Amino acid sequence: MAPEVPPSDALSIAGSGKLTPALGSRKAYVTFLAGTGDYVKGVVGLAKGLRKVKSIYPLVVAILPDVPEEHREILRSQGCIVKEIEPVYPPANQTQFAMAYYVINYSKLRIWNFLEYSKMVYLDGDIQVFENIDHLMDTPDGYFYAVMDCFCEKTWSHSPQYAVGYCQQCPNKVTWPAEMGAPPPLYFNAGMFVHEPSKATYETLLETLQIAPTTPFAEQDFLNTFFNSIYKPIPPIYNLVLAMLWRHPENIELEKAKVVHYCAAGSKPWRYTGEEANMDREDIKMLVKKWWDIYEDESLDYKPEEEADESFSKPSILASLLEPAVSYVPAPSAA
Ligand SMILES: O=c1ccn([C@@H]2O[C@H](COP(=O)(O)OP(=O)(O)O)[C@@H](O)[C@H]2O)c(=O)[nH]1
Ligand SMILES: OC[C@H]1O[C@H](O[C@@H]2[C@@H](O)[C@H](O)[C@@H](O)[C@H](O)[C@@H]2O)[C@H](O)[C@@H](O)[C@H]1O
Ligand SMILES: [Mn+2]
Repeated sequence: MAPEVPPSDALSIAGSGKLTPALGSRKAYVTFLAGTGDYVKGVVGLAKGLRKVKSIYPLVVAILPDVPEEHREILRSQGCIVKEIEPVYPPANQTQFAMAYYVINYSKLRIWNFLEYSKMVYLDGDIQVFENIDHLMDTPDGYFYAVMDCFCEKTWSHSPQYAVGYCQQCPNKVTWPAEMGAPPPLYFNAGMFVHEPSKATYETLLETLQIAPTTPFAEQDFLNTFFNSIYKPIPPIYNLVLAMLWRHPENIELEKAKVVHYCAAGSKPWRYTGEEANMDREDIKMLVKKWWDIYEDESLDYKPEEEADESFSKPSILASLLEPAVSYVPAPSAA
């Protein structure tokens, strides 16, 4: 079993919560898009998936300048809020990033400067949301919520964990050698996290980046170090890193996964061929089809007229404006 994840009371919010409409709420989902390639399909799929689960929050897309106007228009036509950001580069370095393109992922740091929002859930463009996770927007402030990663894939072959066969997902299977000091601190996958934009945090992030060593998992390593003291692990149902299916099946209940992260090599649905390792698994084929079913579902396309009507006439929203706070079923506890 995974190490005892401290019960994240954040996810078992008692009935004090209320259904707060997105109208004017300073909360949103945010993703990141760079380049002229096909990740735009991932973002369109994410936008449609959030609509399918009836999220009440918008999807902001932080785009680098190289994203073509045609792709920007596609995103706007799907109801996304498109915000161009300047790239963020790490200091000059000789680092062998686990994937060469990871260097662009430092630009994710710009989302801490989206000060019109007080709370955001970041989702990679290769993520799909299959069940509503809006309750994450109501987690107590002051923590960095994310799901623990796995160290078993070859992408970790540079690391001491991989060298000794240690993984935080099963810390008792191969225990951390005492002669190597304390085991590594809990480490999250940076494809999904809950964060609070703040000028102070943003400026400290950028300043710290310029003096921090660059490492193979680029901004993911950097964010893990930066937020280590307030990192609060949340259950894998909020970011199913696909490798968990074959590396730690004992920690996964696939049917309960609310969020699936297509990060394993060969698993990006819009590029899927089934040829890479593990890509011929029945669960992978099922998850790729689930992604395509949403992507190709025209009923999930953004319809401004319908959304405008809905947002003002939706009984639940009007009710919450007119009636005392409606408590909602607490999210499943982390335990
Ligand atoms: O060419 C690219 C590469 C990455 N990304 C964005 O950066 C995120 C992180 O990259 P990726 O998901 O490929 O990393 P992984 O989670 O697979 O390691 C992607 O999900 C996209 O949102 C992008 O827009 N264009
Ligand atoms: O730039 C570094 C990236 O690092 C992470 O991806 C990795 C990581 O999860 C490894 O543990 C897996 O082995 C690997 O497959 C996967 O690609 C994030 O998903 C991504 O958003 C981004 O931060
Ligand atoms: Mn990803």
